[in-house]
Amino acid sequence: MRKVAVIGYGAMATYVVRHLQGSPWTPSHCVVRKGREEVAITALGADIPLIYGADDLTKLPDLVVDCAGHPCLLGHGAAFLRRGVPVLSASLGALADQDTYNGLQSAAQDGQTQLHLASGAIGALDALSAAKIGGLDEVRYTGVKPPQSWRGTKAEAVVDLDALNGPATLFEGSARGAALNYPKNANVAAAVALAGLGFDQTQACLIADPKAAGNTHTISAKGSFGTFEFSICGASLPDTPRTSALAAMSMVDRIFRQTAPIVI
Ligand SMILES: NC(=O)C1=CN([C@@H]2O[C@H](COP(=O)(O)OP(=O)(O)OC[C@H]3O[C@@H](n4cnc5c(N)ncnc54)[C@H](OP(=O)(O)O)[C@@H]3O)[C@@H](O)[C@H]2O)C=CC1
Ligand SMILES: O=C([O-])CC(=O)C(=O)O
Repeated sequence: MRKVAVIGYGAMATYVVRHLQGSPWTPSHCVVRKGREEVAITALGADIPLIYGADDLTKLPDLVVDCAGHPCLLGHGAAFLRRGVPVLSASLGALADQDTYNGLQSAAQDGQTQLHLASGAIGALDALSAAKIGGLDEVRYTGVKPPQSWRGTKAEAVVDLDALNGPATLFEGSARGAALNYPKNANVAAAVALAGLGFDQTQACLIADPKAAGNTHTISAKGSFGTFEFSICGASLPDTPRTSALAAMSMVDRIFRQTAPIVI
């Protein structure tokens, strides 16, 4: 069995751990915050040993899966990378901060390993990344979520989420601005930027819409390859309206791809 350590014990981590059953991967440890041990045990069960960071381990896992917020990727993620353990993360927006980007890049180089970034709640990143080779002229990302997905974010200072009766633009600008201002809601903007034209050249628009049935993500791209538009309306994880189920599924898929004999 391959061992995978999980950082975090929220909606995505719970989904990932549940879906490892019957696979070649077994959860070896969960990285928790001090004082949150009971919460982690309630979420993931008592069988997964809890640790507070990479330094607690002498025998390292084969992979670390980061299902926590942005600060954890630079903190815990970089520590595992430096020790030579590959890390898979959904917190792509963390890389919008140039110091974080540089820190993770040098940690992976020091450990001679890789930081893998999950596609998360969006698709078509393969097409975008391939199109970059021939030259991209324009990439635009639009994210639409219902008002409850924007609670507890800067959106509350932009609009009255309870009073919306139509779509409201919360942010319009670069993907870097979107990812830095909305760390829990614009990882997809960061994914589009990283696959395509980069954080500063990728345009992003974030919208709250009371009529939105799920989380809709759209990419429009133009380049020497031609043009494409990709749009997905993702259902949320149960009890976590801001997180699309596909984001958690993409983490599990990426874990399984590490050991698959034929990989797409
Ligand atoms: N790429 C994509 O499409 C998407 C990416 N994401 C990313 O995935 C992350 C996880 O999403 P989700 O599961 O829905 O979020 P949750 O808020 O449900 O879970 C986050 C978890 O991380 C834990 N955590 C926070 N700080 C630490 C720490 N220092 N050490 C260990 N654990 C910590 C939290 O614990 P505690 O309760 O103690 O705070 C919580 O268990 C998001 O933060 C986001 O960055 C999410 C959705 C889509
Ligand atoms: O889950 C989603 O729909 C996307 C999301 O939160 C993000 O981009 O951070």
